[in-house]
Amino acid sequence: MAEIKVHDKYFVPWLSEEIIQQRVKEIATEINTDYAGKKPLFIGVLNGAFMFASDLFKNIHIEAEISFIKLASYKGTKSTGQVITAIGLDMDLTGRDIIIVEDIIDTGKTLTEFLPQIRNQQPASLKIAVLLHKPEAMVHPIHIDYCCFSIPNKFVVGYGLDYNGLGRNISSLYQVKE
Ligand SMILES: O=P(O)(O)OC[C@H]1O[C@H](OP(=O)(O)OP(=O)(O)O)[C@H](O)[C@@H]1O
Ligand code: HPA
Repeated sequence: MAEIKVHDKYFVPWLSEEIIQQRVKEIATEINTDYAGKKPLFIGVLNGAFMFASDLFKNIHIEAEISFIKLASYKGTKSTGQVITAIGLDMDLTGRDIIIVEDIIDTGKTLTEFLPQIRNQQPASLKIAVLLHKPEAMVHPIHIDYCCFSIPNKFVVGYGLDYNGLGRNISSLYQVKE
């Protein structure tokens, strides 16, 4: 696979569609086992998580529900440090088993700001499933329960993740070329 250009930056192939799909299935299998007999509520964080949430949820074979919220803080390749809730939660989480579904935990800022809103509603349990995690970039430490890939601290696009709005529709992942 060749490099691609998104806006002004070049990106090189990083994780293939096959590798991603295989790993998403493994994580779904773990969740199916851990939540057997329960009815978890998955909460996907838009926009970036739409593709991961969809593929993960297709591989969940126990009873489960899904809903979405929309949070945003990135402009270009940098966090603005301000997390905006563009679409909020419209469900009662009291006593529910919640699984937050994120495409990426980078600095940890987004979830650090959002998780108290969930905890306030007193769910029975709260876990986090994430496609990508950048351990070196983590400023606000967050415990991740289900992580598909730990990756280097480089900007990535594809599989739902964007650079200034573009690149989300690529079914594999690309890493910025330096
Ligand atoms: O751990 P952090 O440094 O906070 O970064 C992670 C967040 O950044 C991305 O969202 P973004 O603000 O780009 O919005 P988007 O999902 O609409 O692309 C991603 O979807 C996470 O929500
Ligand atoms: O590496 C990234 N790529 C796209 N969006 C992001 N949001 C946080 N980190 C990233």
